[in-house]
Amino acid sequence: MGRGGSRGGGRGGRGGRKPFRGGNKNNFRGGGRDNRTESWTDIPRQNELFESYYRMGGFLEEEEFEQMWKALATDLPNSFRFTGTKSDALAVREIFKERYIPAITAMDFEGQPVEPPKPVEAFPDELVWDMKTHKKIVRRYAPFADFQKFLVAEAASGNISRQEVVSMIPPHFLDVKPGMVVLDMCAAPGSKSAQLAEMIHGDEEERVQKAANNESPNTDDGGDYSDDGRSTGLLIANDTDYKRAGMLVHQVKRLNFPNLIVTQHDASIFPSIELPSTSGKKQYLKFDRILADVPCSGDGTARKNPNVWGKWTPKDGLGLHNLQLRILFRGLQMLKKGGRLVYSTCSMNPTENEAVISAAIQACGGVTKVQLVDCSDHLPKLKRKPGLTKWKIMDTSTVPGSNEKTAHLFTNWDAFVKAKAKYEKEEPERVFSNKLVPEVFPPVATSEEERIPLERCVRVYPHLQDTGGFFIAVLEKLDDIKVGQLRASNNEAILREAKAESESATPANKDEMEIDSTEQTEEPTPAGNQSPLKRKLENTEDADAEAKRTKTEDTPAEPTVPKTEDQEETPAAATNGSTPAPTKEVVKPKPEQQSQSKEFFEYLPADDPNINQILDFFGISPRFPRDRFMVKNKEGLALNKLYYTSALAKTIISANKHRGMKFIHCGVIVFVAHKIKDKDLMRAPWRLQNEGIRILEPWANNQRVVTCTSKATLYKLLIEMFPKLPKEGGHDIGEVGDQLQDKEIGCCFVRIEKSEGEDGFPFRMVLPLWRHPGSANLMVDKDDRKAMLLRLFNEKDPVIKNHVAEKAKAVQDAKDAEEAEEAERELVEAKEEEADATADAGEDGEGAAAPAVEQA
Ligand SMILES: C[S@@+](CC[C@H](N)C(=O)[O-])C[C@H]1O[C@@H](n2cnc3c(N)ncnc32)[C@H](O)[C@@H]1O
Repeated sequence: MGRGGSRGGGRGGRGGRKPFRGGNKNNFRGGGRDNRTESWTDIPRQNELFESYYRMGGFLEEEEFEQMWKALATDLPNSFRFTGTKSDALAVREIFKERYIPAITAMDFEGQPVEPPKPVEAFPDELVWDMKTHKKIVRRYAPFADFQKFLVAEAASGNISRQEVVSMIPPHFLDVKPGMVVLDMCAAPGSKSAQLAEMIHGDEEERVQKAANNESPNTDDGGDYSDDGRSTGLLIANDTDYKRAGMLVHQVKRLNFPNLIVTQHDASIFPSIELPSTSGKKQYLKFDRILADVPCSGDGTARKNPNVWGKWTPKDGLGLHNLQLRILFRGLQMLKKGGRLVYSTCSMNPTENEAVISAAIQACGGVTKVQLVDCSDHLPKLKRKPGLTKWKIMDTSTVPGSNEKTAHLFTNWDAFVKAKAKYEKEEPERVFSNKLVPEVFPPVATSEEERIPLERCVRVYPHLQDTGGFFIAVLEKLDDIKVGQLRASNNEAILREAKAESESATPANKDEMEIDSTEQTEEPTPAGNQSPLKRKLENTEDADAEAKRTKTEDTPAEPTVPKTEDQEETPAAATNGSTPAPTKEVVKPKPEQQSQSKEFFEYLPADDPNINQILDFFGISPRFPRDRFMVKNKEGLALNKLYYTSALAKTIISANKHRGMKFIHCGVIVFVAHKIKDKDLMRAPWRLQNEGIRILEPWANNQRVVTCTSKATLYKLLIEMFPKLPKEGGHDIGEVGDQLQDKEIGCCFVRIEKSEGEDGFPFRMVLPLWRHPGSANLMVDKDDRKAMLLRLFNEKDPVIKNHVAEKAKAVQDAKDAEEAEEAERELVEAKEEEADATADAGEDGEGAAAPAVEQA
């Protein structure tokens, strides 16, 4: 039955609809470009359709809804996370606490004391912090300058990740152990990938250190350390978007993690990864853990994303449901039996959340195949709400030519079908969005055993702990999933909708919109919300909201990718009638769907003479694997850079690079060819690289290692680029200089152990240094030097001396001065010639002087 008086029992034309009042004219800006020039703080944080859906959809009790809505309209706190190995992260956190918290606490802003950053209670070890002061103020207000400099330097060094609090939750729920094989299906820009990589890495350096010293790694964290303490795990981080995949590579490169591969594929048809097999039967990689942080409408990001307020429509969520379902289903296919998948969105819309979870579980064969995990014991201090078991769906309809758009709320598919049938009789010209499919409604279980416990999903609302809105569900695969075919309706709906949208584009500026609650429900709508709403709108061009983090149509066609194993093993006809199938709607390739430029990943043989010469020069133990070095040129030659990857990364790259897989990044640079004049003096003209130095260092004997034990020495090495180090005679670089006296020309490891006290080092460091015939140089670039000087010595604007560059500049300046003098001389001569020529011309009547002056 129609609810309350909304549509009324009998309706004629548009009778029964009441005005949608009190709207802000800037709402429903429609699609197209966001050309606003107001600052974010000036943008009205109102959108009545958005508000009506969340108010009337029955998601929160009225009082709590008000709190949530109020929080959603305020600025998001500024949050960040200390990253890396736990001991390094804790050390940087301590520096931050000692140096910046007191300074910020003493500050005023516009006459008010500034609230200092506080640890976010939901996360362990005080590694996650937030502060109320908006990041724009921190960036621009002078008293924050030191703190801002610290944040920027540490973020660039990878010790801090400036990440939204809610976005840090999914990796925690995934429960990753160091040896696990993990897939991040939609990974760009990569903040969660970084967390996952940290988890796979675990405390690898300490374990390797022990293994190299022939001690047992002695850990009970459940990891597999059969590879001399190294993590045998792997992270594959994937994103389909060309530009965002580029950002992802940039982000993950800083992790210097050899157990990581970046791919660029549509996650809903992610290719199966072949493994070498001795049995003759094809074997494919299955994942222990998968993160599906899918593209979504992003309405939970309204606190930081102004577009949500301007452009929210119910179509955003409805249009993404199918893509989200297909990505999740593909993820579940690729999961190991007993493996865990976390599905997450930054949307609060059940269409994109509970509806996707229930449709995927049903598509897999129900709760005996895939179960929703109760994760109340994960991040127990995280304030959360249970997943929804009932919800309403909003859809819109239009009458072509009338500039009118009506919004409707339905509680189930039947209500929608009936309402539509009624409209077809009474107002046949009315067109519905065609995005609605049965799967977006709450599932109806025929028995308690079949019921999907959607309340186990996790909803984080903005008011609970002052964050954005977020949704997380943890799924465990209990049994193998048979492959079938998606109900075609989902995909046809998208196609039909795309067509309908292009055919019935509404003219801008004159539109009407109504909300009509057509439903079959026992719950009455709260009295205050029963009126159907209608309003005149400005600028209602109905295009995609920019707030969408992706569009349905963005699904790229990938004709060249290898088939999924299931496609290979199972004929398409073998169907259980429920498997999501790919949409075929994409015709036009867009720039963002292009591939990253082709990278070559060629491994050098274990007996490569270059590798053996280099490792011997650096005194690397024969226990260090020699068959995992890679080069990135087609010919597979050790020309310029040598990369190291984990064993599993090598296996996967080698077995799949010719199968059409788009690998766009793998490997950590460990050695770079050193092209300088004193090459003849060296046995190994290769230098260690900051990125990969910690992979090698535990395995190095003392041949090329020097230890730095005093802060004064490190300071000298950082502040000066080529401190003098004559073979005989004095130097100014303490114990490091003394040890270097005996070392032959070339690169060395500088080892700095963690130590207590005033002159101690807060964490362990290993840095590359080049020993020249008359000087030494830490091979750390200027920005990293500055970051280290700030972190360790609180030097805010250090001037880094470089006497070699100064000398070169002096030589160049002298040369320039000489050239300038020469030019001056020529000019004078030319002028004299000109004067002579003019004088001559005066005598014989010819003007021949001008060119001579020009030449000068
Ligand atoms: C919510 S964002 C991911 C954020 C990321 N997990 C992080 O923490 O930094 C969703 C991502 O999905 C990507 N995407 C959209 N459609 C996709 C598809 N079919 N396959 C894989 N990635 C897709 C988008 O490019 C976008 O980067």
